[in-house]
Amino acid sequence: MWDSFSFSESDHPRVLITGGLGQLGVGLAKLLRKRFGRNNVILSDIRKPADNVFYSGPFIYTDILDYKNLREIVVNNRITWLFHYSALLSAVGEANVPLARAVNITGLHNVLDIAAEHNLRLFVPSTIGAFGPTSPRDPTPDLCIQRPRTIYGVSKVHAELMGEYYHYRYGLDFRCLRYPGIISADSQPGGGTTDYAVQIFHDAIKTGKFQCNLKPDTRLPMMYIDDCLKATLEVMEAPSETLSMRTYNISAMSFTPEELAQEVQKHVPELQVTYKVDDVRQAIADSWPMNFDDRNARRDWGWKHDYDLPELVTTMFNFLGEESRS
Ligand SMILES: NC(=O)C1=CN([C@@H]2O[C@H](COP(=O)(O)OP(=O)(O)OC[C@H]3O[C@@H](n4cnc5c(N)ncnc54)[C@H](O)[C@@H]3O)[C@@H](O)[C@H]2O)C=CC1
Ligand SMILES: CC(=O)[C@H](N)C(=O)O
Repeated sequence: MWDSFSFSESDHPRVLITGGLGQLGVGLAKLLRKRFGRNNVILSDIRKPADNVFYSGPFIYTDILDYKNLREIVVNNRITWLFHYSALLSAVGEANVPLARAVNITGLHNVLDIAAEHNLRLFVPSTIGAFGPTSPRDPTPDLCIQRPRTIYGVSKVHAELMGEYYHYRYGLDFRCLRYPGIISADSQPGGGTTDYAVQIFHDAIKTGKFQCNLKPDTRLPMMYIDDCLKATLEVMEAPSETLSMRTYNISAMSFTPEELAQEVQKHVPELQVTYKVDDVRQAIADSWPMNFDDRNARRDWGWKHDYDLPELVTTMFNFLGEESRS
């Protein structure tokens, strides 16, 4: 099918993205296709893609819980790099623990075994949610106590440890970044604790009213999607010998709902913000890092963010404003 790539494209990695139809996967595919060629990057998920996604490059059905199906896709498409994005996020994970355990833990086992068997370079994202109430929260370093209290966090600590174990035991080229809450304009978050920081922009434009499900002073690390995807590509391209670790924190900014609302009100002064706390999300947020220490990423492979809070808010309104005018 999409094996008819051009000669120059054959020098590039052959990429598979699992769980690619969520908040982050489509943007990642776009970035990787620009770099490695359209046909060298296969987006996959268990959901049906929108027309614009389907026609923008190769898409294939892949259920990470189906080991044989996943292995067949890796073999038939001669995959060399795998970005494993499938997951249930923190809030939806608490609402369906058995499914989160299956997707986030059993699914990861399938991915690890196939990656090790076929000598893939494997990226698995972790999260600020891999820390818990007994971790130092301000700031949170790469190496410290990790006792998360969500199935999401537990599964991500498991992924970090299993990936590192496969690296040291079997030589798997495993790379992992702990993402903050990611903010994007053209894709919706999939059921996390940081989702409010995306919703506020849509509500500010549509209704001028926003009801926040976290307390006004809840401080969490956040990042604009372009920085997140840039870091992901950079760590995958970094020479192996520059990586003193296999799991890194990355950071860009940290803010509270109140601080975000104030910045948003510079663009939409009439925005009214009210607070109706969701107890599950609040308890999760209260156990997560407030500030993230990413000095090791900056030192080892030159990580540097481009977007701070004012830049993020301006970029979001530029994008959403253009969209609502078109
Ligand atoms: N968006 C964020 O703020 C952050 C995301 N991350 C991580 O980045 C990765 C991508 O996140 P998002 O795109 O936001 O997630 P998302 O929840 O928006 O998308 C996850 C995708 O996984 C797919 N999926 C579920 N079960 C599957 C299965 N059995 N087989 C294949 N695919 C399946 C879903 O259909 C969905 O499209 C996740 O691993 C997440 O933990 C980490 C920290 C922050
Ligand atoms: C920070 C994350 O991992 C995610 N956005 C969530 O809130 O669950």
